[in-house]
Amino acid sequence: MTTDPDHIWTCLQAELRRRVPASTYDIWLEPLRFGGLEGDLLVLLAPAEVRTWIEQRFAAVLQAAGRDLLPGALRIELRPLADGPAAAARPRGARGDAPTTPGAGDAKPLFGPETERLNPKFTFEQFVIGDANRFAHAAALAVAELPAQAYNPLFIVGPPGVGKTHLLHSVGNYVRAYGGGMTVRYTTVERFTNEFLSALQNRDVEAFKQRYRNNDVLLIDDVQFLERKVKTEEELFHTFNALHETGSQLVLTSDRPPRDMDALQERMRQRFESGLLVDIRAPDEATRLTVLRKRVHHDGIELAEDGVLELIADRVAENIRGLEAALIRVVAYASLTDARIDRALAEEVLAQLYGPGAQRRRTDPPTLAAIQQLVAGRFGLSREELISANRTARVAWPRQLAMYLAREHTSESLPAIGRSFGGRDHSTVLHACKRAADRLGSDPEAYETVRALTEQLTGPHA
Ligand SMILES: Nc1ncnc2c1ncn2[C@@H]1O[C@H](COP(=O)(O)OP(=O)(O)OP(=O)(O)O)[C@@H](O)[C@H]1O
Repeated sequence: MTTDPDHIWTCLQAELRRRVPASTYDIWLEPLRFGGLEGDLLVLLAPAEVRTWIEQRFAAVLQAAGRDLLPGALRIELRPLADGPAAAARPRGARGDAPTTPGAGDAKPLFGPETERLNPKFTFEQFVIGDANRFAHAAALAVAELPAQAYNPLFIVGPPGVGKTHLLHSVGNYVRAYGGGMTVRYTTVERFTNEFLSALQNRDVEAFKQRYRNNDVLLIDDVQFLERKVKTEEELFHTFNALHETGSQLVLTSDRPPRDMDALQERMRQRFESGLLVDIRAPDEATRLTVLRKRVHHDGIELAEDGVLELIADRVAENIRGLEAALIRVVAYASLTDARIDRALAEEVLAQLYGPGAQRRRTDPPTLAAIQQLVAGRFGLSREELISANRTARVAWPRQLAMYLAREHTSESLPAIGRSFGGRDHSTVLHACKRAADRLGSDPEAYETVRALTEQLTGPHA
């Protein structure tokens, strides 16, 4: 049994992902952090404000997943995360950012040879088509209808949470339903790696090869994690060739095109590029709204007709996973507080979730008031104090910083900025901006503060 805590935690995360819907995982379980292993007790840290909620809803699934990994041995306890929710924040969609590699000394690998299942909810019917994904959808459907005859391999590229996995599963589900007995296997590079290493340890490589090479359609998710996994890449290369020779279809997804995967061997890159590469971009507003409407209809959610969905679609623009997560949170909040789902409630939840302006579309510049509010809050001041005549360092530095951010992130003129800062003139603003810029060049802490504030103002960078 492995005793490497990191390994246990990574495996538990993978197991949890398997057991709950992706959106549930992202919202409730992803913020969990590893808190240590105390004998057979695995301590997980949960943001304080949702710890009880997670305990009530997910204790059983956590324990069951733990028991599956280490039968009879692992107990799990949730403790509050000391630093609050901010510490648990992560770039959205960083799914699989810690690919598992069983430690060489493990006597027993945690993963068996079971391949990940297809999610029955990820079908072409459920996929909302828009300008950002139309081509990818058409290519995936063509491949599903005539495997190995349209585009082979089909390589789907896009940022996190925009529907790559959904399309990949759609191909699989379609072939299983209408493919006249054609065989499909779905895996992620993470799991392919785990299974391969496990096969090596158990001297079971032949069975592993059979499993992957005897398929009409092989679907591989998250190919970006192949980089620097030399043995896995070698094995995948041979799998690829074997499948190609026998006329099987390959569909792959990645968050970047092969040409940007620097650590990939040239021969692998060429294989990936030998078919069709299609990309999915961030969804446009109409698509976002349709996704929300479809979800609301599907789940029978009742809400006010006051533009609440339009508001969510407007605010959460990065990807569809974030959009669904926002909707689920609004719904969860409404049911917890017994409130009606309307625009005002959504405003409140989104502000709590992401902070003022955090999910604002990047094309909308923040307002001067939003910048003042954000900076004041960051330094424990009120907005009135920030724009007051107070010249002490406690207030003067945040004020300079706020003016600097106002200049950087809005198109307001210097006099307009000065006016909004308690009626100061344009030369004061100019002077403040220069002081702030100078300090950023020499003070790493100040630089970090500006970086974090900027991210909040312009949205997280995917
Ligand atoms: N066009 C779409 N129509 C309906 N639902 C969508 C669409 N695109 C994405 N989704 C939904 O958004 C969620 C995230 O999508 P998915 O997991 O496929 O993203 P991804 O691009 O594979 O992300 P990652 O790179 O993080 O794996 C899923 O619940 C999926 O069903």
